[in-house]
Amino acid sequence: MSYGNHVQLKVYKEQEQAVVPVSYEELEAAAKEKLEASPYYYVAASAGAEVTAKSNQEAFNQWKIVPRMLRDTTNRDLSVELFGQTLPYPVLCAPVGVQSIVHPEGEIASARAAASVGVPFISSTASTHSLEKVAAAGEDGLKWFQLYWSSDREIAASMVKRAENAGYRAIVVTLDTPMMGWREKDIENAYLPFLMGQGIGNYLEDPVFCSRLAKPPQEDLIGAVTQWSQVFGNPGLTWEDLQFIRMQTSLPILLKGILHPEDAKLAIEYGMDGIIVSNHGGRQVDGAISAIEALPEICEVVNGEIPVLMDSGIRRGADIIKAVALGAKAVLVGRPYIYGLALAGDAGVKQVLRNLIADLDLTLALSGRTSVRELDKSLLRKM
Ligand SMILES: Cc1cc2nc3c(=O)[nH]c(=O)nc-3n(C[C@H](O)[C@H](O)[C@H](O)COP(=O)(O)O)c2cc1C
Ligand SMILES: O=C(O)C(=O)c1ccccc1
Repeated sequence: MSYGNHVQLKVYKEQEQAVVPVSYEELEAAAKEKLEASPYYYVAASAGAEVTAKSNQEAFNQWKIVPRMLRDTTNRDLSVELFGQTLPYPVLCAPVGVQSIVHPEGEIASARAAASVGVPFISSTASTHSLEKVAAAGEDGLKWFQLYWSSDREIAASMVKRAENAGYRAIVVTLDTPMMGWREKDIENAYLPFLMGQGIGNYLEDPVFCSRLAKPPQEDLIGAVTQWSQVFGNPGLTWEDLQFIRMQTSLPILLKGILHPEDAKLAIEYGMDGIIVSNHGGRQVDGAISAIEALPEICEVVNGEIPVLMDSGIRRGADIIKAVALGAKAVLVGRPYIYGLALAGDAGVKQVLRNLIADLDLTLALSGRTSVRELDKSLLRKM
């Protein structure tokens, strides 16, 4: 029996204990059914008319896979090298804050599930649980830390130091969210999780953040939340400021939220180690270019100098194949694993990730390829 059939059998077997739907659309519908409206829409909705969010998925359809035949795909290798580490698959869990709004265990469950599948977990600054607890839950799995660069740079420095001490292996600096985008559903629902003290747990355990408070958070949560809202974002940042973060750590630094090729060039110029092409899942600038449309031009200017990753709209194996063929080293997944978490905690996250990886593996083989490293534009036609 070929390896392909073996993968299929395993997936079919797992369905006997299915805890989440297999299709992304049904997964989202099931999460909608289960969650209260406000947290559901906080996750699912995007900025403005959601044109960018929709095009993140639709733009993948402009690219068609043209499979090759008779190429012995018995043995396949999905692994990729990044910053001296081998990832078993070109897939990471995107940083997602406030995960306790969908499940009490939040990031703890997600990090545990990701580690068990071999998928690196990127922990958000805005996590419900402290970055130390998330790191412990992720056990020996690979972890990166995502930094929201506070307007108080000593807080940013403290977060980076804590992450380094807790065993995170890279810092992802998110650039596209110095403030929240125009998210109509959240405005209608008057819902911002962190304003209710949800999701600032990681800040509340930061010694520098706490030193800025007049009273300890246990005595004055409102005061802590007010302070958080003042320091969360920093619209004043410029390229020159990146030097400050560089001086805090020897870990690789990636910039997340790059969409313009000129910014990709600047990232290299300013000594960054990687970039993540992303429009934040359409949650920030409605009308922005979709991530998969932005990717080829960016990979062209980067020309292999630093790794380019991408996120926003990855839903199935074929999406990953297309992103990698267009030059991404790996992709990040956001909402799919959050819906898995909402429905079934760590078991849900695990199943969503395993399904995605099995789909990737089968689609690779059926396209006539044996390694994600051999994927290039020759696999695709633009229609
Ligand atoms: C509920 C939610 C919270 C998010 N929180 C963060 C965050 O704290 N930091 C960050 O860099 N990106 C955050 N993102 C963006 C994701 O990292 C990622 O860019 C996006 O979800 C990818 O798109 P996808 O959901 O279509 O896969 C968040 C996304 C969602 C849906
Ligand atoms: O909602 C988001 O997209 C996001 O990035 C975020 C920012 C701060 C706290 C929680 C999530």
